[in-house]
Amino acid sequence: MASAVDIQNLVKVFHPSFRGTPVKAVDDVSIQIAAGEVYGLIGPNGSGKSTTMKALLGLVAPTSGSCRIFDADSLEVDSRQQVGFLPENPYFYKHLTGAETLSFYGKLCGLRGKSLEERISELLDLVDLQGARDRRLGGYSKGMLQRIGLAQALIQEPRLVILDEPTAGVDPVGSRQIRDLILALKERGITVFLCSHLLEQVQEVCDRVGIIYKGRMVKEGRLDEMLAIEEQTEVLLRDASPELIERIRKLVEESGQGEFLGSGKPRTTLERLFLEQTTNRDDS
Ligand SMILES: Nc1ncnc2c1ncn2[C@@H]1O[C@H](COP(=O)(O)OP(=O)(O)OP(=O)(O)O)[C@@H](O)[C@H]1O
Repeated sequence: MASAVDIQNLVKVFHPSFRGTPVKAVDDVSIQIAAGEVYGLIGPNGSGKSTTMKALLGLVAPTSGSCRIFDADSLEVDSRQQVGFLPENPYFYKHLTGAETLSFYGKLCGLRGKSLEERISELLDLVDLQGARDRRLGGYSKGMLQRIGLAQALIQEPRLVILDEPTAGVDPVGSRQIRDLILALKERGITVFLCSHLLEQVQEVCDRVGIIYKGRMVKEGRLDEMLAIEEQTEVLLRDASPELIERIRKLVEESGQGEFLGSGKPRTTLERLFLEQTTNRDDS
């Protein structure tokens, strides 16, 4: 079966209009994403993430190399039929309501009548904005705007969704909703290609990750393999007394195999702590 994404040796050089040095934004990057995978591209500002995504979408022409989506060249218009895109800073018409916005994009994709109405309703349910369907986007929060953006990207039932910083400027609760949505897309078999600065979120949703630095892919692989510390093994205990831990330490010592490296309380993350303290609290 064809890869959902096949980027081969992509190079993109931007030439300034007047005198000035050309910028090599992407330097020999190759990425393959299988259908149904969630792939995260991470890297510092200006490392070439957006340019790679734009080349894949056919929005910028490669200087060399090629980009294919489900075996169609990105420079061919047809390749975009299977793709939904949420740009880094999506622009919305503020005077339209949530439902009108989706109707507008649905019509651009050729949807009409009852099937359009059903699709809008299904998407508003999916992104949890049914209650705000008749409110103008001018009054939406940043998190709601990103979710309507995601719904817009899904309007024509794409097989591949490309998300450029989907949680930029969104608070942890909103980010978690978007994370859950990405997982819901994965469950439906939709391929997701995203880039983000929020490493913990990337870690939570992605099957594979690529790290890009100054336009070059410096590391790529399956997340579980990349993060495993091969020579260490973790044992988790509940309510272990100091005596029990001491006995385990001695046992390891006497066995003559391996080494007891230490014990301590696992840490939660600041994000989880924040969510525990701010979600579903009874403030009365
Ligand atoms: N249209 C353009 N013309 C000239 N230079 C550009 C253009 N687009 C991007 N660049 C340059 O290419 C490099 C990579 O930019 P890109 O936006 O792809 O990085 P990024 O990793 O997405 O960054 P960020 O995390 O800040 O969004 C940067 O040096 C940027 O200034």
